[in-house]
Amino acid sequence: MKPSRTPRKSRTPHVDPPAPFEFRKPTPGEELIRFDGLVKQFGAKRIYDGVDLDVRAGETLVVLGGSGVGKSVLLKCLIGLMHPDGGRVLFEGYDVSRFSEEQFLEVRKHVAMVFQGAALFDSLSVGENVAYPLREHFPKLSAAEVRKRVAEKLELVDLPNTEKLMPSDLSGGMRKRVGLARAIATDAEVILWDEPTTGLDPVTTQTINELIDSMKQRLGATSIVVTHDMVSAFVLADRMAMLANRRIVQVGTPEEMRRSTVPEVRAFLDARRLELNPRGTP
Ligand SMILES: Nc1ncnc2c1ncn2[C@@H]1O[C@H](COP(=O)(O)OP(=O)(O)OP(=O)(O)O)[C@@H](O)[C@H]1O
Repeated sequence: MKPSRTPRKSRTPHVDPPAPFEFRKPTPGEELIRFDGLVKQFGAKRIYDGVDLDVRAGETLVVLGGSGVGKSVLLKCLIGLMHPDGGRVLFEGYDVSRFSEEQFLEVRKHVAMVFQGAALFDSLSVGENVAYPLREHFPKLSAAEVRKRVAEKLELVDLPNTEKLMPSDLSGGMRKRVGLARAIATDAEVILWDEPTTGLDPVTTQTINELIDSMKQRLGATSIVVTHDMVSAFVLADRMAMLANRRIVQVGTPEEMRRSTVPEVRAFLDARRLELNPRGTP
């Protein structure tokens, strides 16, 4: 089935007329992505019961929530690694929940995902790993251009001149950074970060946070970040969304979330207060 395109900002997209997916650079602040009444179930276990959330172009949106509430599944529904059982996922007005695998290939040129584990190909060198999405999505790029872009991205994640190393030569933190370099290789407009700093030391965490922020500042990228790391969450977020009890219970700025009286948000943040304010100062 062909996708339908609807005007941006429309809350009620129509099904006709069908149109091929065509990415148009959005204006910062404009609605770019909308999860609309999303329903998702695994067997008898329902994880979403009408999840509504919008993401604006150029913002960093952090998704909070306890373990297993469905934060990662949300990201996967956007790039077609999973499919909702109900509701819609709108990307630039296109209902991608109706897309075929072939149509998702086009979406993935513009939406990159940094997976929780580094998910590197162990049989490929670092350079080949980072080059992989470039070759996949831009087969016409010359070998010299690919080499240049790979070197540029490895430099960005503080791993210059590591092209020839194999993943087995790398520490966990280095593998993660190669995964990041690979995800940003195509200069995708939207980056999905699934636990980008989990398990990393404080210095590497800061490097990754700076990288996420530089994607926004330098490239105008839109980021959705799923994290348990509350310090990073409050540093990075323009807005935060809390997923609990199968729905989004609040969306707001970090300040609004800090002052939230929504019980699920309060309970979640209070449980992490020590992490946010380890010395207990007011
Ligand atoms: N392929 C799958 N098959 C069955 N159940 C799944 C599958 N993927 C996810 N789930 C279930 O869906 C729920 C949400 O998973 P998800 O990975 O999105 O959680 P999360 O909020 O990202 O959790 P965490 O913070 O622990 O990573 C979990 O209960 C998980 O067990």
